[in-house]
Amino acid sequence: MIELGVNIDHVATVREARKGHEPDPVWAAVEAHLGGADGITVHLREDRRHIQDRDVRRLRELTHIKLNLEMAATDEMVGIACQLKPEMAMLVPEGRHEITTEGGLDVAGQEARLREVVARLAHEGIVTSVFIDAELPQVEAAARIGVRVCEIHTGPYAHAFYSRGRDAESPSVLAELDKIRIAGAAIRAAGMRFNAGHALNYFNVQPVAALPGIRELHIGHAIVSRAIFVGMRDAVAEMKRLMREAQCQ
Ligand SMILES: CC(=O)[C@@H](O)[C@H](O)COP(=O)(O)O
Ligand SMILES: NCC(=O)COP(=O)(O)O
Repeated sequence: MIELGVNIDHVATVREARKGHEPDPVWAAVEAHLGGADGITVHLREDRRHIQDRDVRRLRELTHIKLNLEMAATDEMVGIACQLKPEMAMLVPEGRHEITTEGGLDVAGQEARLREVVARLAHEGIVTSVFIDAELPQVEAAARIGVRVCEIHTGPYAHAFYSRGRDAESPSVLAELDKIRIAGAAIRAAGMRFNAGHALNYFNVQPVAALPGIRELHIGHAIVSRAIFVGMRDAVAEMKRLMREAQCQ
């Protein structure tokens, strides 16, 4: 059954608006867990624009749910991950001026460096994932550096979905979905786990959740946005319902 990793970065975005103490990401993680989340994702960015070091420490100490730490492949972040020991660490690209993650990690262009990072994390028992575009050379490079999980960047699919008036049947949306499907088949053929995420929401999630062999979706901004109106528990439960429904179709 497909799993849902809830990214709670933007709970911390609200808190950082006042540099205060609420809303508390730990509370959000517990509520997400009670709503049916299978894991929690946080992106500890180099610029600490939302999630803070104390957040990841408190999440590890105070919650009992699978933790996926998104991080740049820097010595600083590897050191934090090796101390924190999340169940999974996902290597993502970071740009200081980006509003959110803009593209996948260029694994093919930095294999030697990333192979070393993956080995250091694996030595600590941490499963490593890479956030990549739906491109076969990136999948092949991920397999070569020894990662166990690939998360396919669903941003282009989500963008096409909205630019074509939320029409899941439009040729450009179907073309993006097919790229994800093909990348997913290559990921599974290489013996890696096929995950996906970025800009998925209640309107565009089901075609991705229905893809053959998809294991986990990482969704954050849309769930936190819905939680403002209905609460985190119900926002997560609704997303899980949509994902399960898609897999049964
Ligand atoms: C990799 C990905 O798509 C997100 O998890 C990413 O962390 C979004 O970055 P922000 O949470 O800073 O928007
Ligand atoms: N890796 C994707 C993720 O964790 C959530 O991304 P988004 O749903 O906040 O765009």
